Amino acid sequence: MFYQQIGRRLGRSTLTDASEVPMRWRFFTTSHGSRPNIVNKRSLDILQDPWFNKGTAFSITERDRLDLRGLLPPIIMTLQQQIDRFMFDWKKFQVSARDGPSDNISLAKWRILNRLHDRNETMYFKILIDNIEEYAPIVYTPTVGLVCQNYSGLFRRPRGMYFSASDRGEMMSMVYNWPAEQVDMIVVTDGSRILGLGDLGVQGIGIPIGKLDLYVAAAGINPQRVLPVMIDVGTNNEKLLNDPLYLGLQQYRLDGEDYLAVIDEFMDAVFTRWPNVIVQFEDFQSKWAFKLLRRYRNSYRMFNDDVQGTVAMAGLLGAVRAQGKPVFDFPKQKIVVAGAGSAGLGVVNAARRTMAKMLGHDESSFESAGSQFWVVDAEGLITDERQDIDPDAQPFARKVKEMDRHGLREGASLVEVVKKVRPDVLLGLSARGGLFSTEVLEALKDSTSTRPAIFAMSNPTKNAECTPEEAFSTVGDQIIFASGSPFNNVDLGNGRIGHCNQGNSMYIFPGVGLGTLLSGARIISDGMLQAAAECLAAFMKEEEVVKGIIYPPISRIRDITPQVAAAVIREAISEDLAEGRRGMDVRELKKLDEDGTLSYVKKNMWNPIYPTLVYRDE
Ligand SMILES: NC(=O)C1=CN([C@@H]2O[C@H](COP(=O)(O)OP(=O)(O)OC[C@H]3O[C@@H](n4cnc5c(N)ncnc54)[C@H](O)[C@@H]3O)[C@@H](O)[C@H]2O)C=CC1
Ligand SMILES: CC(=O)C(=O)O
Ligand SMILES: [Mg+2]
Repeated sequence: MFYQQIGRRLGRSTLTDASEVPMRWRFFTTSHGSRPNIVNKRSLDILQDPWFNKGTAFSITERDRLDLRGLLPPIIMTLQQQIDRFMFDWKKFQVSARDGPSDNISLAKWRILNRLHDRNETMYFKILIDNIEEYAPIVYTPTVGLVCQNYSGLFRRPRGMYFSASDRGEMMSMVYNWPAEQVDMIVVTDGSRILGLGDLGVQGIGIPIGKLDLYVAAAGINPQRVLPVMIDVGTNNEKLLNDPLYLGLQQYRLDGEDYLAVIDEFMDAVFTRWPNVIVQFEDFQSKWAFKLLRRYRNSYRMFNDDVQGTVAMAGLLGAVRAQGKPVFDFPKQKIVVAGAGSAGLGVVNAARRTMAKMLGHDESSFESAGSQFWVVDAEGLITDERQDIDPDAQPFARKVKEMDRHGLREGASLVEVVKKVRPDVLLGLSARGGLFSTEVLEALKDSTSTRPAIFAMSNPTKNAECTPEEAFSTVGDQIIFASGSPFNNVDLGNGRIGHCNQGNSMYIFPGVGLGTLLSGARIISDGMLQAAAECLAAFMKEEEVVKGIIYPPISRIRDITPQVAAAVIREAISEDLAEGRRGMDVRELKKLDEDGTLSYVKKNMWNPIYPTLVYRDE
């Protein structure tokens, strides 16, 4: 009877036994209503076993029975939906591969690396470390952005944990589904602002995975002790809400107290299981980024490198030196910032603090430092006339009366601001590709600086405010240029090179994590982040800086990161935040001089070497 039904669906009336049933239907006939398989595995072991793995098709009861809750994206799919997802990705790849755009080459490279990551972590990280210049743009920006945009299609084997709005009340037990007894580093996102690509919902998991790859490659954090986390509170991205193949919760984002309750529960769960863990918040939309930082930073070991302005700070100091001035001239720099989201405001906050420190560290220094910044957002120059101003932008709103004297007003356009201010630095954290148009760059030619600096910091590549070619060809050969995603240097002719620096937080966060871990600091202070930024700035030699090289090449990331970590440790000690850790209590830590601190750091970095394995029958 059953085979006859299938026969009818296949348009044949004579199908009578199982041998005639095509494979895809046989699966259905044998599994439907039959006895369950006994498995002697649970948790990740089952996901890694191709015989038993069903991926996103595990039901909620199975996920609970087999300790799988949190190890998969929240959606439950049927086999057919899984096949549709696979086929969609397959066809898209086929079509694009024929057309040959470079995006697909980088995605294909990502797939190859990802499969290696799933098979053999030691080999994966050895390859990544030894070829970081070639592979960082694949596992990190820009390709990671493309990976997140296509994640529902690319997803194969899960990596990391997923906590969703439907897991409220369950997180404390779910966290024990993660197999590692010790976790040192968590990178968490809620997917609400992935690079400059906006709300990508659950697909944002690619970012914590990519950042943690750099923690291992640059800082030597043990890959068995890192945990990428996605907190899925829904998405406001209409395309994803209507996409039948999307892997996340198809509901609008939680907001207000409901949202905070989920994040609170997550923080409570992970710090209960791993009290010494460090949590890096990543790519949270500006609406929540500062609020969450303020909420947790005094009670948990956490930070948010996106909004604490460190990497740009290091570049700003480098730019002063490249202009041939002493670094203490930094408080005289006129800085126009395009973008008043958490990244832009994070930079102006950090830069203002640094200027104030150089000027004397008192309230009046802080006040006067504020007048070095002009912040422009989508509505133009921010002044005290702005209606409903974001409280975090308020301290940087220019006084309209003062602006009048410069011929500027509330909402003045970026080009007007650049024309009137004639800044030393034009910094873009707007997520708007091409924002530094020819007109804006032309205006920068009148900068009062002999070497104006252009920071096109938005990621990924297509979101950069301008390309280095545009900057050098319009403003002139003498400029300093940095971008968030990698670009090639520019050939200026006659053997001269226009250096394109990569100004990316990857030079900071791995060292902050490693330094915090090895110092056992209770919390992560502004001073520790400032120490990291100053260490990065000082890393560059005078002869490099005069050539316009203000950030190291990525090939040196594993040299610079231990130094950043050592600077973080020493600052944690000086602020009395260090509590030491197993094998190095705080008294011993305090006895180390600079070199001793650096060798302590290096000794504690994981290296990709195969360990000898021994089997023991318990
Ligand atoms: N290079 C690096 O290490 C880092 C780069 N970023 C990048 O910074 C960018 C911004 O991040 P968030 O602040 O979180 O984003 P956001 O979306 O919160 O802020 C964007 C800001 O740009 C402004 N904006 C939009 N259009 C504009 C226009 N036409 N003119 C002037 N301003 C305009 C918006 O009003 C808003 O203030 C992202 O692309 C991100 O990838 C973030 C952190 C580190
Ligand atoms: C680099 C980075 O963290 C960002 O673009 O958000
Ligand atoms: Mg980020």
